[in-house]
Amino acid sequence: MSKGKNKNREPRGDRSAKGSNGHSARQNHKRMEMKQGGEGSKFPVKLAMWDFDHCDPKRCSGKKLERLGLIKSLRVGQKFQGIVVSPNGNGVVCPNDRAIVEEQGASVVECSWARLDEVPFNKIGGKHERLLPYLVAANQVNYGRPWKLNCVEALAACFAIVGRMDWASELLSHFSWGPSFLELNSELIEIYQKCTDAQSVKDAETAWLAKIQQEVEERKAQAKTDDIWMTGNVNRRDASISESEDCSDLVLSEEEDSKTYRYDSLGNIIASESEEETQSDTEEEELNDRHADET
Ligand SMILES: C[S@@+](CC[C@H](N)C(=O)[O-])C[C@H]1O[C@@H](n2cnc3c(N)ncnc32)[C@H](O)[C@@H]1O
Repeated sequence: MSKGKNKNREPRGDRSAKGSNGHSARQNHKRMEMKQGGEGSKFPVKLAMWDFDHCDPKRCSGKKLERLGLIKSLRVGQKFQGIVVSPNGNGVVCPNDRAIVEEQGASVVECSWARLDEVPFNKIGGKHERLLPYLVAANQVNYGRPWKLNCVEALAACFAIVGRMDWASELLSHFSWGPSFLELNSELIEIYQKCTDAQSVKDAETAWLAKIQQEVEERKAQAKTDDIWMTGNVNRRDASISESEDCSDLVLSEEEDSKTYRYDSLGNIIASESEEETQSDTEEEELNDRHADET
């Protein structure tokens, strides 16, 4: 039986459960789905993608969304009214995009990152093409990599930034690693959600990048300090002690430890005058001994 013939039939269940518009609850639910996610969509808002078949269908998140009936494929030449999350975007997704997302949905470009130059960006897209700000991938292929998200992460990121965490979570729930995307980026997502326009998201991104850069510098400096504590101060090490010797040999005597040293510009210890005298006395004695041996 065709869909059309079935269109105005009441469901077999409770015929008395009709809404104020005279349709059954089930019919009204179906009408809401069609209004929001588009015909046949199982998602509350329209999801779409241009699929260039670059990826392994088993690993491709866009294809999986399609198999689940959550996303619609668009042809080259077709434009999309909602937010187009795209490497070709100008400006980033921001909370001010919420109304567009809620009314028109979101789309992505399913292609390989390595083959972006083959994508005819002039024949796809729409009025609201956007980049995503700094976020880190949690998928198994690119785990930990910033910016290069897969399609489901990109859509979820768009929903999360505009404050639709419910849609972000729902979409990601179809992937075993999915929920970890929101966990991994939770702090940053909260920061972006507090922004307004694209510029404020860019500013938040810049501040975040400066913060993580500073943390990297601090960790490097800390690692250097830890290294010195681990190996001991090389300037104080007795040159006669080899690397392979037991660490307990590096413990300095109290007398040695209380000495103050002077260093040259290369960090070598400069022998004190008394030490120089002792050294030359020893050299003289050695020479005398050798002379005595020879004679
Ligand atoms: C290049 S495809 C790779 C898809 C991958 N093969 C998969 O399994 O989903 C990822 C798409 O997500 C969107 N996307 C991901 N990260 C993005 C970012 N930082 N800015 C803009 N769009 C992004 C774009 O639509 C992009 O084309």
